[in-house]
Amino acid sequence: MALTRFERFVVWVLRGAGGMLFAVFQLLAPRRGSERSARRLPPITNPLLRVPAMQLARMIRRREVTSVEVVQAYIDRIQEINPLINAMVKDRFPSALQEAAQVDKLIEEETGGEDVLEDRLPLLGVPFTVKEAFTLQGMPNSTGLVTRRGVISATDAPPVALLKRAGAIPLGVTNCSELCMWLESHNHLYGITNNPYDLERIPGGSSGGEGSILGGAGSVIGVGSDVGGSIRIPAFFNGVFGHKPTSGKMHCVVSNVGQFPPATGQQPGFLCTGPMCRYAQDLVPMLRVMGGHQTDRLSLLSEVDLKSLRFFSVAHDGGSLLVSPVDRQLVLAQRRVVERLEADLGVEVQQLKLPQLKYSFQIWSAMMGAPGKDGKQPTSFAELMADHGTKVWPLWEMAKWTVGLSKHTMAAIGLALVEMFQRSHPTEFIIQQKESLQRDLEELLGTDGVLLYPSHPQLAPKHHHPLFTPFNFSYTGVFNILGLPVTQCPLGLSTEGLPLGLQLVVGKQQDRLSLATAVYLEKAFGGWREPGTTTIEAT
Ligand SMILES: CCCCCCCC/C=C\CCCCCCCC(N)=O
Repeated sequence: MALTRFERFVVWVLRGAGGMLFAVFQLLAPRRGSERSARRLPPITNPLLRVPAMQLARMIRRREVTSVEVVQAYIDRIQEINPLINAMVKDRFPSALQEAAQVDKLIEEETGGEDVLEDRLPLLGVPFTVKEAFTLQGMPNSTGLVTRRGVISATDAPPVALLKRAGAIPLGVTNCSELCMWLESHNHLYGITNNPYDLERIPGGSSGGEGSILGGAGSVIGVGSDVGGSIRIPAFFNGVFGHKPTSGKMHCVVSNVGQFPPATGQQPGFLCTGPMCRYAQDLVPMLRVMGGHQTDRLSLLSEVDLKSLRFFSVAHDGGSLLVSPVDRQLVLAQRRVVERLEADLGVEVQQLKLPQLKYSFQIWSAMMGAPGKDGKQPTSFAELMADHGTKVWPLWEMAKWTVGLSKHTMAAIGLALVEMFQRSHPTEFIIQQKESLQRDLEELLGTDGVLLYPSHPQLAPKHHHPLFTPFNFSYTGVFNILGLPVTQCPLGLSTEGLPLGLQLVVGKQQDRLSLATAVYLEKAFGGWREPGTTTIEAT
């Protein structure tokens, strides 16, 4: 049996207490809505901001536009929107403009023709942004820890270096959750990041700065990381694409080196670095650049015949007591995808239930806390908060927080507190659930299956609300533990003008299937929409 009667009772008590706390929070929360939600992102005026990255690269190579013009267009947009969204936390605009001028000079002098440049430097002259948790030479790398203020990267993380080597130009680094472990991108070093579709709402986490700047058209491609949904949740909440590649110690596609905090215990098998972008066609080229030769085994360039694929749809996690029910607009959006696939491709989408998904949170948290093959426990969250000092004391931090003296967010303190009660080894029951889910999904998906699954049970929540629904991320987290590749795909906007979306899950090393499905769904549902100016379709 999964939960004893007593455990179920504890869950209900916790939910009741959470509900009451939420009611008090709602009563006391400052009413700044009128001012903040009335403010909207200014419309896009420069058409260069609506061009996919690979197309920009082609235009730059062909001298239809200069790299300086493109980089300047993005700098102007960031300067316009960042005061509203607080997504970019440190820029390198003067250096980016200098590098763009060098690119234009190189193209001017190149005699080998366009093909030579395309082959050697596929992203030549195209700007990109990087989550601050990655090292980017000369930029801060604090991951939201006040004690890491002043840590400046001397080198580039391998995926960042590969993007630079492909000719892309970094514009700066973007905000994330404290230690990359929350749904909201908030910390006491850089403050809170807002969702470009509604400034009162969260952009998600932990790559929330990336999600927000991409959604707001302040960037076209960016680098994120994901150990529980940190690429997919912000991609979903900000209406852009994101891909968590195949993971696992044997299968890692994009290097995880050069990010803080490093993964320990079994976590290196769950953590993924991957692309985030506004246009689906940029996913494959970005992944190929970021993964280098590791992507050869994914056959990313081979043609995918969508009509020959098998599609499955799972509507929800089977009713976990800890997780919110799936929003009706998301249910409808998923249904529309099923109808469209059946009508356009002539396939039959099979509706399924996977009962083990009910234990997604327990599977994720047990495996994240499990010792590695060497028997060593992963570094505790409380130790990470102290940045390799001793440890923070969660109760003491909580007391300091109540009087405004803690350097940590409530979410980080809460996580350190919960960790104190966590078992050091997963229970037999949870291991069984995980293994049976892994078996069922691998059998089901094989080398030609695509599973449609909600990205998150709710649309982008209001700021701080995830404190009352902390387990909702398990819709994404479970796939990190299973090592399956997942593409996050936008599906238009809700009645409130918030992004709708869906996860596309495929078998290990079959990344090309979900990536190709995302390109199809972008055509069918319109992909990324400009915040504030789009027609709303959900009913
Ligand atoms: C103050 C409330 C704290 C309650 C904590 C309840 C436990 C929830 C556990 C973990 C939440 C982690 C959220 C992770 C989100 C994505 C992480 C990632 N880097 O991919």
